[in-house]
Amino acid sequence: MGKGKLIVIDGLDGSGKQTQTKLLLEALSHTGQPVRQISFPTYGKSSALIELYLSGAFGGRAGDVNPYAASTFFTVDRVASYLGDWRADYEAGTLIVADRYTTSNAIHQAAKLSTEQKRAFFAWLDDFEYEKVKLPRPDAVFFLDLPPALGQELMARRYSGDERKKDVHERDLAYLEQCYETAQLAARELGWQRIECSGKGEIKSVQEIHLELVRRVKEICDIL
Ligand SMILES: Cc1cn([C@H]2C[C@H](O)[C@@H](COP(=O)(O)OP(=O)(O)O)O2)c(=O)[nH]c1=O
Repeated sequence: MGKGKLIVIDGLDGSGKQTQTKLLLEALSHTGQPVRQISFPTYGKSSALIELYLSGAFGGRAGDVNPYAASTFFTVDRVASYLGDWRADYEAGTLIVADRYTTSNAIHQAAKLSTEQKRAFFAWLDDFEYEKVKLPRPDAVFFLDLPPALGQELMARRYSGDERKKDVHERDLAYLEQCYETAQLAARELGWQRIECSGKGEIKSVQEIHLELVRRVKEICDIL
């Protein structure tokens, strides 16, 4: 049985991942190739610890929870989803598009560490999630590059200005700046493809970003 492909779309909160993943799925679904979307966290039974962490039950700031510990909450959720949901499709050859994946730990958890510690964390994360836990390794990772100040604009629209709806990551702009810097390092060192989502201080249009994403996906899969 041939294995499918796994494409990951990641980025900061408010970078438009959900919209872009949906549009990419639509474009891919016209090709006749079996495709499906997955999203993390799953917010199902396996995400109980994630929900406690994000709601502030373990501390009101992201940094209150050790990055290695917090990462494992998300890894467990991914394993449950892989084994219980999409492994069969992946192994049967389906093209899977993931809205966030292990890459989100590289952005949001490594952000809590110094630069040298980030590099050690990336190596640990790669070994833990792909080699030890044996989650599938992505064929490509696309990082939607939108500075947090601009991402905040999109988030404000999503939450209609209600700060209480934000989780412990989203409500801390200084932490999101750290995430952004960490994502730049990860993109460079882990071979992610950066998709510029803004230019001259303005967010690019949804369609412009979509077309760029499709162009890059075409380069790695010959189905579009
Ligand atoms: C999937 C994943 C997410 N995260 C973080 C990124 C986000 O700040 C947060 C919640 O994910 P998010 O996709 O923003 O969920 P929501 O649907 O509630 O907007 O979890 C990690 O730290 N590690 C992970 O592996």
